[in-house]
Amino acid sequence: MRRLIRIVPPAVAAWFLPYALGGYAMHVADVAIIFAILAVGLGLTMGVAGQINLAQVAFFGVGAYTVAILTTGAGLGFWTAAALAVVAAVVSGVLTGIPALRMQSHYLGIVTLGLALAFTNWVTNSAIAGRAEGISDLPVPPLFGLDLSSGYLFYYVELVVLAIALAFALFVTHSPLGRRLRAMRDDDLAAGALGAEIPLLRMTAFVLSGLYGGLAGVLYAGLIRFVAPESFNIANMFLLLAMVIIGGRASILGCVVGAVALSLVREALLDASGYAQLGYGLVVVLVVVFAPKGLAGLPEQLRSLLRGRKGGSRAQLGAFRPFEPAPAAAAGVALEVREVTKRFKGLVALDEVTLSVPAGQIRGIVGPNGSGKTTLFNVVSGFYDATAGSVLLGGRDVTGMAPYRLSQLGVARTFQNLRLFEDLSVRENLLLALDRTRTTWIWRYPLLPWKVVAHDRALHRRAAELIGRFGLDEVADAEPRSLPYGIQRRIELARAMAMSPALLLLDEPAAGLNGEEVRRLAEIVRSIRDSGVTVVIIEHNMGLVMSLCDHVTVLSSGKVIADGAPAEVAVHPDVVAAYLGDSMTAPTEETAEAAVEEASR
Ligand SMILES: Nc1ncnc2c1ncn2[C@@H]1O[C@H](COP(=O)(O)OP(=O)(O)OP(=O)(O)O)[C@@H](O)[C@H]1O
Repeated sequence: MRRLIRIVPPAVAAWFLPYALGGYAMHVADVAIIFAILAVGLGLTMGVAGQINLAQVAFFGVGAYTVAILTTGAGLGFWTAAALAVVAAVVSGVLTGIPALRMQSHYLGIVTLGLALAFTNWVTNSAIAGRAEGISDLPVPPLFGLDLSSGYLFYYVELVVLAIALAFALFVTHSPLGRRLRAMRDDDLAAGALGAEIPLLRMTAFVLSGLYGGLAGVLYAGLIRFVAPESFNIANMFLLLAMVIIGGRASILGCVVGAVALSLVREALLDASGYAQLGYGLVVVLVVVFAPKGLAGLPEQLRSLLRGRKGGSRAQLGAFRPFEPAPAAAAGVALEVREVTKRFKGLVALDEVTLSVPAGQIRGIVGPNGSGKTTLFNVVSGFYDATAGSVLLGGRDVTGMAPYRLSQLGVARTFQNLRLFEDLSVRENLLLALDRTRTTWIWRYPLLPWKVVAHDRALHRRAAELIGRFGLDEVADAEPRSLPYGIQRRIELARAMAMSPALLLLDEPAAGLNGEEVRRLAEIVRSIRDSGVTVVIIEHNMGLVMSLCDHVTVLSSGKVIADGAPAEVAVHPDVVAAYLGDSMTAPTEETAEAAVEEASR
């Protein structure tokens, strides 16, 4: 009902707008809608997926020029040419996306800017594109006998396309795909570790960009019926960027508002166009500094300012509800690391490390700072390629596999410096990890959207269950950054378990926790192990290691120096020697005995 109230008034206003406008104003509205569609495409790529794309104006041009060339040169009908134009723009999106597989941020910006310039250069110099004069006399699009040469009637065609484009963009943003795109934007490494296929997601972002650019190009060709290089130049790309940044790049509706607002400002400044670029630049800088989420983010910014004045979060963790124990003890070897060496230029971080973790065990990995523990996790979870040696999961060689492949094979991990997605709520962090579908599943978005909705509902039900189990009800809809450290650690653990892993790698899960929180952590990890998951844990808290782990491996300078039961390892002379001079507390016979006693209780 609330959604309807939000949608109906603007839709009715948009429908009746032509009755209030004169001929020229109607034309301005028609152009504003085209920019709105372009801005939505750019918002999806840059705002939602975080891919810097300065070639959107080129996709727009590919759409418009393809229609122009195919209708005037090849004699095709308008709508056939339009369909081919959208395909051509999507193909341009795919080609532009290829560099994004290798580079990101400003490098990607430079490459896409180069491609956009190459496009304008090409149309300016190519005979088929009419050189600098462009192509004129495009046919009027035929539509059930309506006269679409009238800006008034064409407005309704545009409005329908905008409504569909907007609905699809909102659907994508609020679906599992949108969550993955946003997670990739926030932290592509952590998203990869949760199973997001980063290369495919980056490509998807550029395909969407091409699609929206192509649609806008077709409408432009139908409206103006004339194409020339200056409509697709870099000045227009910057205008488009300003629309998205001012409106709010991560908000699709914000992009539409930004596009409409700047289209109007552009008209108002037509006589002072020399200063207009300067004005846009200034406003963009102000927005980036004072309202990084643009106009769309202002209400939230004000709310959080008020909340900030009232004091920080006092959220409390609820009790953890243990997992159902596995019916039978796990068998076989869960993880085998065979003679793994990892070199960073001259530094040998791992030196022929060999270890074998039986299924259903809690294995501790300890060692002084810099001994290679995290590097070992990074190799096992696919973040680093081993220089030599191999890694086997349940007997299968997985050496060199990408993190998302390993995640699909049942490896989940947490990070030493928490890597929660800060712009996603706690619930969304869990939903992301619960979604085990492959990215190739996305063909369902345009073809079977109701299946996507049903899938998302099922994910929400499972997320609610997990939130309850980990005692996160009170913080479920908060952003992780607003929460105390202890809660964030619990969320990361819940997120890792949302992946239903077979092997869980915990990198210093007790760092920053107080005594009571460490005790609760031990309880949770034991329950995880009892549910049939193999756990490997890097930890500096020796009390926890001794009481929790079934078996401990000690690393020093990248080598395994001891491997055995906690009490044996603690008194191993090499271990004692390795810890001498290290800032952390070495295990002692007393801590070992006390811990073994506690474990047996
Ligand atoms: N990406 C990298 N590039 C260069 N050197 C690295 C890289 N990652 C780790 N190292 C080096 O490898 C060695 C092992 O580091 P690692 O982080 O694995 O140790 P650690 O045992 O986890 O230490 P800590 O207990 O402090 O977390 C260190 O000397 C570190 O500087």
